[in-house]
Amino acid sequence: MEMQIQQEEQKSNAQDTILYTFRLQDQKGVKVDVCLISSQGFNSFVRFEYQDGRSEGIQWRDLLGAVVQNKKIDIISFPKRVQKRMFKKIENRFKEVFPFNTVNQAENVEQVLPTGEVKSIDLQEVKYIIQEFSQQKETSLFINIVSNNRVQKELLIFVNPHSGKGQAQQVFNRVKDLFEISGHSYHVVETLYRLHCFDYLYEISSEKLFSYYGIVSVSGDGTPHEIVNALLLRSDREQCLQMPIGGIHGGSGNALPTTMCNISGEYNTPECAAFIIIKNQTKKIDLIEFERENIFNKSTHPFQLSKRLYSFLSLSWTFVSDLDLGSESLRFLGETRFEVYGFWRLMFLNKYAANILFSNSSDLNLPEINQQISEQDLSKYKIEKNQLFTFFYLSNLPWVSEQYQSFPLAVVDDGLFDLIYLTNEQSRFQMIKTALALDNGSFFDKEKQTVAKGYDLKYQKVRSIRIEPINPSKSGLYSIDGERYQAEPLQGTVLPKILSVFCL
Ligand SMILES: Nc1ncnc2c1ncn2[C@@H]1O[C@H](COP(=O)(O)OP(=O)(O)OP(=O)(O)O)[C@@H](O)[C@H]1O
Repeated sequence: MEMQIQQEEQKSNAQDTILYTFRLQDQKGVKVDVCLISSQGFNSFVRFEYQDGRSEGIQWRDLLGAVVQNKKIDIISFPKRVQKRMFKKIENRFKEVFPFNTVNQAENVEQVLPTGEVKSIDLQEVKYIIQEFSQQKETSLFINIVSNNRVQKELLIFVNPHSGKGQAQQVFNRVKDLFEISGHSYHVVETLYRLHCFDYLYEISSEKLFSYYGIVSVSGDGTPHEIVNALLLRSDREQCLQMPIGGIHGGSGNALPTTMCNISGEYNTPECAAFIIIKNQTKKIDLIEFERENIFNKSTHPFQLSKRLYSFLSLSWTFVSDLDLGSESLRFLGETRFEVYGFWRLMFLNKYAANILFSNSSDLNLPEINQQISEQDLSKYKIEKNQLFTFFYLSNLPWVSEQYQSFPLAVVDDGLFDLIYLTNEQSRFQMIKTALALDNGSFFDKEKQTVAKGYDLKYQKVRSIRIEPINPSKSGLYSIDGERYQAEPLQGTVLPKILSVFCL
């Protein structure tokens, strides 16, 4: 009996609430009620109820927006589809258009109120409400926005023509109408030189910056690296950290959009990355704050003068940074450059001597980089003293590039970065085996959350780390978020859940 009551209760909770109903006419002249519906669990959708008895619907998640032209309104959904073209299978989101006219070619649309009364409403208003509806997950929020404050959502979008194979502008052209359909306006800045994106965001007034709703980069990972650093080095950084950032695949690595697509359960495409941004849902992820001992003192640039440096993605050194940065001249090959150059690098392996210490404890705080760590604290760190490193990789994101899920155990908001490394103590065979498993991180046992059997890889979750190359001038380069930095004494502490990113 109790069970039956519970079931009844669940049933009534699951009832749909019709929020808005507009009366339109389809292409054949059949009247249709377009109902914006919220069901339990904020799972909204649009239902088309035709007067000839048919009905169909669009899930909230798939609803893109609406376009109005000459008393006609197209309601557009953007569902996931798998298309077969020749021998290729294409997995992406594709637009589906539901075209409607106003009833009797009227200027306005009929809104059917819950009481059954009919109210006249402007077509542009209908478009606006559908666009808002496509973005608001919570019904209460949706109702507020429709009735009260209308904030124009303008995005600041950086397009880096230098990224990857130089295709970022073409990629942006592929997705820009998605922003328009969903009611987002945008201001595009094409980056003209190295660090242009940093300069733009570092110098812009607070008033102008916060007039934007979020910041997007159509690029690789170097441009979001500049975005993050510019925002965190500004005096108004606390407010900056409220601004979500998003990436769309325009470079060769694209770890940021790849990770966000995967976490959001989307296909890994520029269309899906843009779709995530359009949906206006956000998540806070970790960053690492590095402190450098030496700054690039010949420069007057604020970024190169800063002792603080922020990373959302990774720091690689030894084999991995050699691979990432040494293969720059093969950029025209796209992502294949890593495979081609990797084989060559494995044959001529660099080994760099360093002292490294790290900890996953949140109770330990590193002193300034040029200061000694107290004896008492030192004993609490894991230390690798005077070791020859052949492989060293620290990452926050599971996907370090589009094809490489090298850190399947990394969690973007656990307050920890994942560190893997090998020293001279491990055999060259182990080194090759590890390098060959970088694409899918199969050196990890995902179930046991440890290093897989047969691998001699060192793995630690890290909250703070100090790296001291013994001979910095002969220690190659660090690749931080894919950007080159001289390998020099450096220490970092994770800032948990601090960066807002677009994510479903
Ligand atoms: N017009 C430009 N000319 C030269 N360099 C530029 C220009 N615009 C931006 N840059 C620089 O391009 C560098 C690389 O950018 P980005 O990381 O976005 O692309 P990528 O290196 O191809 O991608 P990935 O990091 O994913 O491999 C950044 O350091 C940025 O400062």
